[in-house]
Amino acid sequence: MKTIPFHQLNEVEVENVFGPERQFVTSLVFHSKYVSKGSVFFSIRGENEDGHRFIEEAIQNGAVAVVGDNQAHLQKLSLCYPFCSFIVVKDVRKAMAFLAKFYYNDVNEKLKTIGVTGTNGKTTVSAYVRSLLNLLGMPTGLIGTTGIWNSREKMRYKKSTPTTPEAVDLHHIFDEFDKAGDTAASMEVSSIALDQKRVEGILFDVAIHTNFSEEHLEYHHTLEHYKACKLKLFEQAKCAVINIDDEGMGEDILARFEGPRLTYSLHEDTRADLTVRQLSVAEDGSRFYLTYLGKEYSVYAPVYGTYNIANVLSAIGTALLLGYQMNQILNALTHLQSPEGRFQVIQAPNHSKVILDYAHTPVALTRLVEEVKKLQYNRLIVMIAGIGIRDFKKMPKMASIIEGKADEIIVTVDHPGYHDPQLIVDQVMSGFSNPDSPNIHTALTREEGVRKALMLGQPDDIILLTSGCINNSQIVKGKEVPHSDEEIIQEHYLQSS
Ligand SMILES: CC(=O)N[C@H]1[C@@H](OP(=O)(O)OP(=O)(O)OC[C@H]2O[C@@H](n3ccc(=O)[nH]c3=O)[C@H](O)[C@@H]2O)O[C@H](CO)[C@@H](O)[C@@H]1O[C@H](C)C(=O)N[C@@H](C)C(=O)N[C@H](CCC(=O)O)C(=O)O
Ligand SMILES: Nc1ncnc2c1ncn2[C@@H]1O[C@H](COP(=O)(O)OP(=O)(O)OP(=O)(O)O)[C@@H](O)[C@H]1O
Repeated sequence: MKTIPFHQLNEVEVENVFGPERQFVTSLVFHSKYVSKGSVFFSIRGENEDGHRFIEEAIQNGAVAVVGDNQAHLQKLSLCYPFCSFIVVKDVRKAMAFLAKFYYNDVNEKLKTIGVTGTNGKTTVSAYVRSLLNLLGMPTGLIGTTGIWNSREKMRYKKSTPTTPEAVDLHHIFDEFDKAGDTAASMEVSSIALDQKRVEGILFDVAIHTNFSEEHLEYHHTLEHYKACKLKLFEQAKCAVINIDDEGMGEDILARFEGPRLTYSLHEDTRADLTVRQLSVAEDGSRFYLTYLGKEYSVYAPVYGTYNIANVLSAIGTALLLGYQMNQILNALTHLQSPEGRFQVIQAPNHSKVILDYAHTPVALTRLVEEVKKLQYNRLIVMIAGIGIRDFKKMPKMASIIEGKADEIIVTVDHPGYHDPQLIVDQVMSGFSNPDSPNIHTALTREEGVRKALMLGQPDDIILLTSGCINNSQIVKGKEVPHSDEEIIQEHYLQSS
């Protein structure tokens, strides 16, 4: 609860206020249905709706202030609702970010903030950073695809938020972290969030770049726009950790970022600050020699997969930039915790092994399969999925990547949204050179796909279930339908035992 003097907030860039110049406010809300007594309602123009259409509903629900960009409309409404403040701004999303920051007393500045961007690895890196900083004694929360976690546990925040929450939620979460005694926040910063100014006004202590490849064209339309959005993160960061092996964006950041920075590379003969020699990746963890400032260190990390070593390097770089010593960091690293659903191994009672991995881009799937093929197994069974709420063009690519690399392939659907699941499966299938192969199976729901994959599994097989769930649910016709691969797996083996 706080009094907001709208005109006095420079960064909100107020153009006009109709009605009271200040209000006693109880919450900040961008959906009319969630407005309660004392809320500020932000009317955002979205993909499907114009938030200005819902102002009167918001006022009926108790809004005391409305922020919008349609001056004529707000002025007209102010005549009907003189007790309500109507704030005209140029950019509603930007205003929302700065009002949220003000409302929560700039709590983000009390925390060390670490923002992770990149096409693949955001969830993994942000979870590694949280785990590593916690082990080093800096209580750190996490915000991302796997939910909201304070330094101790998963929090019951809203039922679901996007990977990078809207600004009003984000600052609320920072406030919750602060109240829980946390002093740092590690978070995924998606390109869409940067475009929609969800993190505007935050100066990150460290910004991390993992890699850049084609993704989210359903939103950005061009790769240039996707990259330009990601680059914005480095305009609002004190320090940066940069993957110079990444040809997609590494050089672009290096050319622009002038603050303290650390670069990393998985190769030894590079100009990176952190380089790797003699990497040996095994199921019980990875070992390698790490060079930093002319010194070589022997490293063990309990993670699997070459790409995860790149992710570990970015967490090490972050801890160094936050002032920790290499020896402290490497000690802590031996207890590093990985996020759920990223190379999550489940040993099945019939001696097959189920691996859950969120790989859902062509690059992630390629790297993942390369790593899985290094393991010992009898047959490899892989389930891939077309994602209805993402770019349809990448679906055939997922098929061509997996063709010839697995003994059995199941093609299914994730988050069909408003699309016909058969259409999605057909899109994926069009990428196979031999779609009629008896080893390629289809399933019109993820649940059916998981069951088919498990049925095919025999002792010593690996069953690799890729792509996956957001918030343990599937998005079907605009609704979240509960779904858990793990529950289906447990049920399957209970029934078959
Ligand atoms: C595609 C996209 O950008 N969607 C965002 C957008 O929704 P929208 O354009 O569909 O909104 P809309 O339905 O047109 O409504 C416009 C406005 O009217 C309001 N409204 C609507 C109906 C109503 O009855 N009352 C009301 O007030 C809505 O709250 C909204 O503010 O505006 C909403 C409100 O600001 C966002 O929450 C929503 O993000 C949704 C949750 C989302 O899933 N976005 C995805 C694309 C996303 O951000 N993904 C990234 C990617 C992560 C990754 O890399 O994996 C992420 O950070 O999660
Ligand atoms: N550094 C990396 N390079 C390439 N692939 C990676 C890397 N890190 C993880 N992956 C692969 O990408 C998958 C998704 O990883 P992660 O969830 O960490 O990425 P993300 O960027 O958060 O994706 P999303 O935002 O869509 O959740 C992993 O399960 C793994 O297969």
